[in-house]
Amino acid sequence: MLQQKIPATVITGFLGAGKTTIIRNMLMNAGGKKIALIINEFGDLGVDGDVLKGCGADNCTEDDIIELTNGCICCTVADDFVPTMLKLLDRDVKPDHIVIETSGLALPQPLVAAFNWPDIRTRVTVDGVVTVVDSAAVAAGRFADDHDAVAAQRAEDDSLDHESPIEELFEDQLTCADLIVLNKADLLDAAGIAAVRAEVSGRTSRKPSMIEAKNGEVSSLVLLGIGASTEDDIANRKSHHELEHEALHASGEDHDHHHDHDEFESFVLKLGAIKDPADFIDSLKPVIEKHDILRLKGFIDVPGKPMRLVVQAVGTRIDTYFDRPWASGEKRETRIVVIGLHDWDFGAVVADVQAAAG
Ligand SMILES: Nc1nc2c(ncn2[C@@H]2O[C@H](COP(=O)(O)OP(=O)(O)OP(=O)(O)O)[C@@H](O)[C@H]2O)c(=O)[nH]1
Repeated sequence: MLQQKIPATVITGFLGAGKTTIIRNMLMNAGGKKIALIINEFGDLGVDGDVLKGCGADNCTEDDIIELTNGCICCTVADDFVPTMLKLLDRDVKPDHIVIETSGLALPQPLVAAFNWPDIRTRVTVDGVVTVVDSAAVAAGRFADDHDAVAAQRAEDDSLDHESPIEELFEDQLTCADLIVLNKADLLDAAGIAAVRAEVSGRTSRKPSMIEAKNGEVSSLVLLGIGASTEDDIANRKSHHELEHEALHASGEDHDHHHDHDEFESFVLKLGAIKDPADFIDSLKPVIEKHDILRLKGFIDVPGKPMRLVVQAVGTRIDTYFDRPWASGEKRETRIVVIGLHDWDFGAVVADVQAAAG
C-alpha cells in the first residue's frame, strides 16, 4: 500500500514578523492534530524554541520540538535539516503534520528544494509555504528605505547588482509563498493595510493568497491543509541569488558569489540582573535606533521576581512579558541576542546595550 505523505508547512518571514506568535496560536487550535515543530533561529540563544516549549500544548510536547541552531536552515540543508527530518520520519509515532519555522534571515527556496531529495520526497510533501509579513514594518518603509542609497551606490559601482540585503530577502521570502499573512494589522488603519497589500503584491510576480492577521491569529484550518505540494513548483519561485547565478552562467561568466548571511550578524550578551526593566527598555530604544539593530530578544532576570521576563524588540517596538517561573536549579541570568547588519560598529553596539542595562 502506498504510504501517505506527511504534510509539512514552512513558516517564513523576516526577523520579528510574528512567525513564532502564529505557531504558538496554531498549537493551541490545531484541532487534535499531533504536530512536530522544527525551529531554526539566527543567533544561538534558542528563544523561539523556549517560548514554544513554554506554551505547554498537549499536541506538541517538548519532544516534538526540534531546534536547529547551526546557522540559517537554507545553508545547512544537507548537514542539518535532512538528517533531522529523516530521524523525525523514523519515529515510531509519526506526527500528523510537521511545521518548520525558518530563521528570519533564511531563504525558503533551498529548504523547499530539499523535499525533492529521494529519501524525503516519498514520505513528506510541502503542504504550503506561509510567509509572514510585519505590516507595520512595511508601512514604515523598512523594506524599501535603502532605495536611494542603493541607487547611488550602483551609480558609483557598476558591479553592484544587488538590492539592499533586507529588501532582497524580503522579496525572496514573498516569492516562495503559497500564503502571505499580513500580520500586525492591529498597528495600522484600513488605508495603511491597503497600502501594505499593494506594496507586497508589487514585490512578487506570483499571486499567492493574502490574508490579514492581528497578534498572529490565523485559523489552523487556513494555515494547515493548503495542499500546495510546493516542492513540485519550486523551479518557478527562484530567489534573486538563483536568478543571478543563472544569468551569469548563461553569459559564461565566472560566478563566485555564494549565498550566505555575511550581511547580517548576531551576538549573545549575558548581562547581570536588571532591577528596573522599564528603564532598560527606555534606554534601549535610542541604542536600537542609533545602530539600526534589526532584532533583539531574550530573557531578563529581574531581582525579587520569581518569573523570568521575556524581552522582544523588533526595531524600536519593544514588548516584555513574564513567561514562566525560573526553574529550580536554573541559573538566573539576563541573556539577549542582538541581530543587525554586519557593518555595524560591534564594540559600540555591545557597549551601548550594556550601558542601557545599567
Ligand atoms: N502588535 C503586534 N505585535 C505582534 C503581532 N505578532 C507578533 N507580535 C510581536 O512581535 C514580536 C516578534 O514576534 P515573533 O513571533 O517572535 O516574531 P518572529 O517572526 O518569530 O521573530 P524571529 O524568529 O526573531 O524572526 C513579539 O514581541 C510579538 O509579541 C501582531 O500581530 N501585532
